[in-house]
Amino acid sequence: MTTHPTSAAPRTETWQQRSPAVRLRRARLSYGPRTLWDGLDLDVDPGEFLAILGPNGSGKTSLLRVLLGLQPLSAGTVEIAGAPTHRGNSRIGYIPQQRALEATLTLRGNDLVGLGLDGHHWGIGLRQRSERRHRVQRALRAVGATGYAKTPLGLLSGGEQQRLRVAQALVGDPDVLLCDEPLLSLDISHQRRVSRLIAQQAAESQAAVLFVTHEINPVLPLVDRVLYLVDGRFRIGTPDEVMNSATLSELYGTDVEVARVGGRLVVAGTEFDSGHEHHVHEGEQA
Ligand SMILES: Nc1ncnc2c1ncn2[C@@H]1O[C@H](COP(=O)(O)OP(=O)(O)OP(=O)(O)O)[C@@H](O)[C@H]1O
Repeated sequence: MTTHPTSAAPRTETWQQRSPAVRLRRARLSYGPRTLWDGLDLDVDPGEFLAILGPNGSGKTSLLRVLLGLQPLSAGTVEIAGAPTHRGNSRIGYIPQQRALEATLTLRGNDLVGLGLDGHHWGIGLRQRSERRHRVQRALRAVGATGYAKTPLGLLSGGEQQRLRVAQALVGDPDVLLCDEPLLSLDISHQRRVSRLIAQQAAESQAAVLFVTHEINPVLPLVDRVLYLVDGRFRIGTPDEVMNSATLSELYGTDVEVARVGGRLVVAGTEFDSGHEHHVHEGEQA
């Protein structure tokens, strides 16, 4: 291991100077004969917001599972903050795809959020316990969940549960934030609140955000680059470079029209089902 002359500098400064937050090289993922993606070279910098788009089954969630160390690559390498990734990586905050929690679940919100700190090294002294409590409270406040933090999770609505998952992902101050359609089931005001929180985490803590979504418009102003996966092919670039008729037509292998309407993207192509369109939702504000 290299020794650094500025050993007093925070740990994060050291790796951020050296490495991207996420690095994939010649990455391939196949399940049996089916290859989801191949030759994927991707660096995501600290503080960068990357949207991951693509139709159902194109391998977006699988990519997050690779980064989480839950799914080995078929070829190539993956690093998080300059080191090979592994299960239970405390540098990663993860907001999973929305699933309703068991109606009988008696765990409470503040316990769920506290679990987000369990991969971290906490002492058992009073001061550490109080710091831990303070962090959990702060995360609950940030998502507006203080009022129901002591209610059993099984009694909460899908949107309330989702806000707690966001707090759980943020509480450990992660270097990489993996978000799998985190806005589903949230109303417009909480979509905005959660998007803002995620962007804030990227800006203040220099966390890299990888944000899987079918709906780019709610996050379009926050997005630095897009990774668009379709049927084994992909494109990486700024929203303007990727989200245009020529690029998406080539990627889908069929005519796709992309238009900007009032600052939002509308994507229309004959092969799309509704899940693949970046719809303009009524009542959504810019
Ligand atoms: N462990 C596995 N073994 C075999 N096939 C798998 C496995 N995990 C996922 N798949 C398949 O790989 C494909 C990609 O799945 P993935 O969940 O990554 O897609 P996605 O792009 O996130 O889709 P969606 O938009 O529907 O969430 C799917 O066809 C899925 O059935």
